[in-house]
Amino acid sequence: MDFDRYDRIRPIRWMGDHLALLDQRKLPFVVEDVACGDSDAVAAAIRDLVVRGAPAIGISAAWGAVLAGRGIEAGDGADALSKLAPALDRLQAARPTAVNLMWALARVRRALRVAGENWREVLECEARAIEAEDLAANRHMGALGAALIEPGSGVLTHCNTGSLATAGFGTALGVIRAGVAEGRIARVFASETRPWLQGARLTVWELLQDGIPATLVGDGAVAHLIKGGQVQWVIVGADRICANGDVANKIGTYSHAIVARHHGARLMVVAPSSTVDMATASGDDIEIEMRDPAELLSVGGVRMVAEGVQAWNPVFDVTPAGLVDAIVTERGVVHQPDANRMAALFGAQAGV
Ligand SMILES: CSC[C@@H](O)[C@@H](O)C(=O)COP(=O)(O)O
Repeated sequence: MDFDRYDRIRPIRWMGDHLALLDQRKLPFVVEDVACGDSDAVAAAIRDLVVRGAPAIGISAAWGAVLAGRGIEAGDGADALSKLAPALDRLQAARPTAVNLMWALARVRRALRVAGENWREVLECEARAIEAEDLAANRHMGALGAALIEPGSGVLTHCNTGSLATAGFGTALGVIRAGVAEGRIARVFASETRPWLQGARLTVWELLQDGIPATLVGDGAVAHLIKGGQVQWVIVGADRICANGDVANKIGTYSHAIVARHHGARLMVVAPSSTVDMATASGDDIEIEMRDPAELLSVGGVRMVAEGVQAWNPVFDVTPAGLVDAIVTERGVVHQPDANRMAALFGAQAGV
């Protein structure tokens, strides 16, 4: 796998005194960083979608904790943890659905609890490790997921799960990159992902950077596309995978999953184990983020809808495990997931 060709974008860069985040609100036409100098700036960047995608927000929060540590004096890790608690809580509250955020901050807290005087280095090592492990997981999942795809297949992905959403390479988009590189994938479709257009603005841009031909489809065109037989696999990421295999992901994933099952296409969910939350029994227990109705009422900042209407804007949905054909993680693949098969791979993994 030629990672120099297929893994060039880095949305999160630690600069020693601040965190540089590629501003995903402005892509694809403006490629510009937001410089975060303290942990509240990182929390705001997560909330406002400067950085987004489950693994990327977890990694950013870990670096946010490092920045918070710059602002305090503490004798050891436990002392630092008590002083950092409010800042860590604010980072954690930035978005509710992606468990990677809670998972990364739980790791930070655990590391601090046992750290001595060198707690600042411990904190930085932890952030670096969370980022490096994510990149390694993505590259491994790329190979595992691509192996499931028969040569000549068409694939459809939703939202953005690429380098922009992770430490690099991507989850579902990593599988697509690997599948294209191995000659297994003949056609790539990306659904636009209303209202924030992660598919249209971000996924298409990433694929173009790699020279991978892609076709954009409207979210409402997906049933018609799949019915026509051009898609063998729908490949998506996840924000949280429950103990029973239910998957929370970008709004619209559930309807893609129903359509795929109805027409005989298969659904692959690709996510690192940091997205698996064995402490949450089923999708009914997941908090689904509701965002500002203004995101639905406007396109590119231009109001499209008459004044006076209400809008309902949940930004994630839950796909029941029964509609999922494979969950690909760096630990291995769970086929036809259910509670027993999830437990066999993840045991009672603490989640958060
Ligand atoms: C590897 S990213 C996986 C998911 O986080 C992704 O599919 C998604 O739903 C992102 O939502 P977003 O609201 O853009 O953060």
